[in-house]
Amino acid sequence: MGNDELWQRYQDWLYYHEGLDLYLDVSRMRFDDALVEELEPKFEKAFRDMEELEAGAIANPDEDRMVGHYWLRDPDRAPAELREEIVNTLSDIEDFARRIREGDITSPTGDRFTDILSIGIGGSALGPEFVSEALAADSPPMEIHFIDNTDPAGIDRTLNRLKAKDRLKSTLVIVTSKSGGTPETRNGMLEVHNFYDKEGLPFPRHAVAITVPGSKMDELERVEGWLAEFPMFDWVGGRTSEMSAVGLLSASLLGIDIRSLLEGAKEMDEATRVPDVKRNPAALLALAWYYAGNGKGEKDMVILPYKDSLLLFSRYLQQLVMESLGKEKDLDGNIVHQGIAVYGNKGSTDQHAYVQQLREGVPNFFATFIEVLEDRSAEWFEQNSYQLEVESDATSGDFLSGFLQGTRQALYENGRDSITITISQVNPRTVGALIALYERAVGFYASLVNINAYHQPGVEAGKKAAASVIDLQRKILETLRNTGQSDLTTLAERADAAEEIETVYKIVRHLAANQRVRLEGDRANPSRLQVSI
Ligand SMILES: O=P(O)(O)OC[C@H]1O[C@](O)(CO)[C@@H](O)[C@@H]1O
Repeated sequence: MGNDELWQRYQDWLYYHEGLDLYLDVSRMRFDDALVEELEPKFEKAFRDMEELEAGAIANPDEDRMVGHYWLRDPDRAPAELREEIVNTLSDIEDFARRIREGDITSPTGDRFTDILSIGIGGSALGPEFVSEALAADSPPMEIHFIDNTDPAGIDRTLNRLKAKDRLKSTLVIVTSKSGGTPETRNGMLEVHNFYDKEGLPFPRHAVAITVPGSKMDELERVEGWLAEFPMFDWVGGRTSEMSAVGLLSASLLGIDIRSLLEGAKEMDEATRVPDVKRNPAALLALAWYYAGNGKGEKDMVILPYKDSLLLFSRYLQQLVMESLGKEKDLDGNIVHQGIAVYGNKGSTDQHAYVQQLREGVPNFFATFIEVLEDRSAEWFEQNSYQLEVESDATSGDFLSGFLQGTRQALYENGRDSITITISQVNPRTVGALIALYERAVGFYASLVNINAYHQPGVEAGKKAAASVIDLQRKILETLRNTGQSDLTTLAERADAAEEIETVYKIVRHLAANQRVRLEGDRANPSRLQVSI
């Protein structure tokens, strides 16, 4: 296609939202009118599905749940019985955050809380991590740290860094788990609790819980008398919970304007209710994704924000897209192995990592550029008038923009598709809008390919498998205590795990590395190893 045709295609398919000052350009996705026509009936169903979802239908049939993340930013759309709790939770969050920031609520030593330690995983971490990286000021009212894994060394490093700065006594610990039982989060909470106990600091007076009422963590919070608790709702999925207490509490504590975040999301929601593909940005994204992967995820989604502060958007989208769309069965029970793989970090940095392969290598992807027009913050321009020219008539921001345009063009010329989303600046409204845009696009795409976007059965399988390894480990240790030293094969037999001898070997090797058992013999011949406690 020549430049004139491309310019015409750009204009024909350009979506512009005036209120949000947001552009969506799908012109470099080479779908044709025939596909748009073919998908028309599927989109009509997708629009109907979405309307029913927002009206309170059981849109997550596998878990018999409603899907209500859109209600978080527009409570009037929620079923009447839910509205009050949504509104009250938001004002409770704002009130608590204000009292913490103003020193009305202090730590047990009377110190103002200076730091937030957020313990959570998946949707209970990725949203807060993305939003704090994107929106926290250069010198925010509080510093935030994350424990989002059950890695003892990672937990120790975070705690030791806080201790080294004498900040433990002024740290607010937010433990977030919708289910209240996720092992990684439970482990992180117990490790931090233990560390505080050893430091002689009363953990409960530092701790805040965000969980579904009645969960194990809710029970613990009540028994131990934690500082506060905020509810999670069962009709909000983890990967769509940024606009609930999961994301709003830490954002508010960081001084981020959460009302703008919600407003941006609400404004995008209104835009993505329009039942017309060409006038609906989320439908345009779903169309582009369907075209790129032939409705089967045949191409990966590479997320390339040309803005440092949006670095974690791709990690956030990995869960939102892949945990929603990566499903073995469709809604009719057919085996479909659906999904779209997501990766990326930021431009232009990634041009010095993997863009070489994008430009010339295996064409198994489509790129999504995120362009931010303003090179620096509004505050910067209030204090500065002159930007450094790194070359005549060129600033570093011009180079960033040039790299985006150049990479988009270089990819297109070599037959690689891309989408470009353009916003004026990274602020709570535009971040809220981006989150809402992708939440809706995932929902539309799921309808197009007839899957449930709102459950995660595969993760349960992993959780069960992990639990069985831990159970086997207990049997191994009990066996060793009762029978003393034994070779690996005999140990496996005595632990009724002869069929899982490799797992037994992996367990004892890990235990030995952590001084829990002794392993003697030739490591290259594991079956003859002698194991003892
Ligand atoms: O908030 P919870 O219940 O601890 O779950 C954490 C994460 O684990 C999952 O349930 C499975 O990955 C996610 O959907 C969720 O965000």
